[in-house]
Amino acid sequence: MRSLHHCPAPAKLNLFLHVIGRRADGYHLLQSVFQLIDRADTLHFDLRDDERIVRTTEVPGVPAEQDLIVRALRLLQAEYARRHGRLPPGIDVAVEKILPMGGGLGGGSSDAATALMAANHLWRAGLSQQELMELGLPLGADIPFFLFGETAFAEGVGEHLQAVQGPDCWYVVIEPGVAVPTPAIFSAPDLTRDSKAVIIADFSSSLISVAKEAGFGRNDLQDVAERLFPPVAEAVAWLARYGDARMTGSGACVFCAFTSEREANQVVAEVPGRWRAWKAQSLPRHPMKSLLQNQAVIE
Ligand SMILES: C[C@@](CO)(OP(=O)(O)O)[C@H](O)COP(=O)(O)OP(=O)(O)OC[C@H]1O[C@@H](n2ccc(N)nc2=O)[C@H](O)[C@@H]1O
Ligand SMILES: Nc1ncnc2c1ncn2[C@@H]1O[C@H](COP(=O)(O)OP(=O)(O)O)[C@@H](O)[C@H]1O
Repeated sequence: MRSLHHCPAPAKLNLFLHVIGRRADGYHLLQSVFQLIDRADTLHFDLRDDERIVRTTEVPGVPAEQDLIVRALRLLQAEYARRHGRLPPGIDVAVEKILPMGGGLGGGSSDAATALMAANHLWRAGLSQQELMELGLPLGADIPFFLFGETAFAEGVGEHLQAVQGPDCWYVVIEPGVAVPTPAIFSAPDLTRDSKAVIIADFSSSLISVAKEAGFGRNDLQDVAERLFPPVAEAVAWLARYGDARMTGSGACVFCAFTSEREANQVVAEVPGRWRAWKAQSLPRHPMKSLLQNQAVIE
């Protein structure tokens, strides 16, 4: 088996995101529910005859050497070499990107997680899910979640994950047209850093009945993002006419949940032309898991 084509790297939404403290190294301690949705980048992998990791497509603004996909594959290649005493073959990777960067949708982290799952399979490297999560964490706090691959209550900086039942619904997502750099949000002096820690029982019932009702909690990063990036505030204000509109992650994207696809379609049709907007359905499980199990992506 030399190729895995059409591998999805789905986006995530943070249904809520609370900042409850800070680690000694300055990283912020979070509590969040991560939800996968069915809007995705698409990756293609082909084994090479040499040992190089080569990105074969351009990603505007992201040189190949900095791409989380390339960095993740090199980490796994080195780990393989440590375990087996030789390097596995190199990989050509092609990326079709549709997820906006600096969107809070975790696109780069999801690309990296899909690459780790695909390469672990192609190389028969044999790392467990937990081992892949530990390998990916230093590259990005969202990577462990994508490898975990189920709706999750996340704690720490995102590395402590517990599966929860997410809502079965449709989301309308607005891209406000700005890229929000995560460091700018976390370094803001006025960021809320002392939200009270919650326990799962506090929010599980409101998640199950979410739909158009107000969801649980809030996004503590939103006030700062709205202040620094006014288009975020405008998109939240517009979408809030239809329900509980929130920002995901450190922004910039804004979302609102709906019970039916029809409602979501209606709202997307009304979004002002200055913003890109789309609907997406909640995904209970990462699509790579069943694809790899059924070997449906193998060509
Ligand atoms: C906020 C979240 C929520 O899902 O997502 P995104 O908006 O990126 O999707 C993540 O925790 C984003 O984590 P991660 O993707 O690792 O953040 P990076 O861009 O590497 O972090 C940039 C900088 O933000 C600060 N940072 C980041 C995460 C965190 N929990 N505390 C922090 O203080 C650190 O100073 C770090 O150097
Ligand atoms: N494959 C990749 N796709 C997107 N961004 C990447 C990738 N590799 C590295 N990056 C870097 O990560 C940054 C954050 O991108 P992304 O994960 O898409 O947004 P967010 O963390 O806001 O959800 C980008 O601005 C880019 O510099």
